[in-house]
Amino acid sequence: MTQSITIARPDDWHLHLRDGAGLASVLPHTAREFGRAIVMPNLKPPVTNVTLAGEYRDRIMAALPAGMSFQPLMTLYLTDNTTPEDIVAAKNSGFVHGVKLYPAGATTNSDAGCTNVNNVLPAIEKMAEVSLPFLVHGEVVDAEIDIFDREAVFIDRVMLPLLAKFPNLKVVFEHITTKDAADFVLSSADNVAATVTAHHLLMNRNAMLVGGIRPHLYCLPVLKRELHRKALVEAVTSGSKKFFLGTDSAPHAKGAKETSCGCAGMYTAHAALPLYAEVFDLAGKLDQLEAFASLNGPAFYGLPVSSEKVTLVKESWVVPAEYQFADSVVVPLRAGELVQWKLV
Ligand SMILES: NC(=O)N[C@@H](CC(=O)O)C(=O)O
Ligand SMILES: [Zn+2]
Ligand SMILES: [Zn+2]
Repeated sequence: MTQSITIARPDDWHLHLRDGAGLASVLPHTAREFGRAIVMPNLKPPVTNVTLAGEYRDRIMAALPAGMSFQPLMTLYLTDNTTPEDIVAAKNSGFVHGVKLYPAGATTNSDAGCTNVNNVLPAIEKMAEVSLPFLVHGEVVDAEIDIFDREAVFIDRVMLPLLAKFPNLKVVFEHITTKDAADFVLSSADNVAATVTAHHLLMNRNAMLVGGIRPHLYCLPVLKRELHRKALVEAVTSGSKKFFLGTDSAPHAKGAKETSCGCAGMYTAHAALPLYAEVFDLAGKLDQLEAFASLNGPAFYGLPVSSEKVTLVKESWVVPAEYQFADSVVVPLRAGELVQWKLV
């Protein structure tokens, strides 16, 4: 008999939907699986205030195909100029659910990001006061720090001092990739949580670099050693409520990846839940998938768990070589290869 699992409809707590025709291309993949998603604000120009967030939300809803249900949870992009008033307006909007830190220069479309969190302490203090989660791309950008160490160094240089200043600040350490970050989150108070991608649970850096360089497996934070991947799998399957699903699905046109200086980001929305099911299945912990995918995130964000259900079956399928992405194509994770689970 085919193995299957039914869980409450999950949410994606870290997603890049882009804008315009690209948004229309990728949104159905997410809305098919997830009831809600935290939509990242790193557009060009970035979503820096509640007016822009409201307009972006309207464009997302307009791009949603008839008959699909999906709720975008909007975020603000923190800059050196974000004010406490911006934070209050975001909280009062009811549709902004977090504020995102992109250390300037750390990742795709982070140029407008924060050059030093100490420049925006009044805004961060206000987030703690009104209980608006601070969503953090946790990597330092200093040229002298090795790219494989940037997340671990961020904990000491930014996370710890910030939490010492604001012990009640709700922090989501986004897309964690190291044992250091998993241990840090586990040892922190309940107001500190983390998202984990499917790709960092499934692959280590060999996947990207052995036998040829694979630009579609390049993302930030970059894939790490096997010991880190194992620590992440242990963390998400441990029963801790501090870890929840965040795909970081980040589409880029094929040509922007297959070039001499390729963009960071993997596209995983086409098979997100099945990829996570593979991880939990391989670990012998399918019984923990629902907490990670559908329960822990809503609990942290103070939102209700979905009353809908989704079912996955263990039935392999071949991922297409590419999907339409605006006037180009995006190469999805596992292009031309098998995924072991399937959404019914
Ligand atoms: N993860 C990535 O490699 N890229 C993301 C940005 C981000 O989440 O850092 C993107 O927007 O392309
Ligand atoms: Zn990031
Ligand atoms: Zn991201």
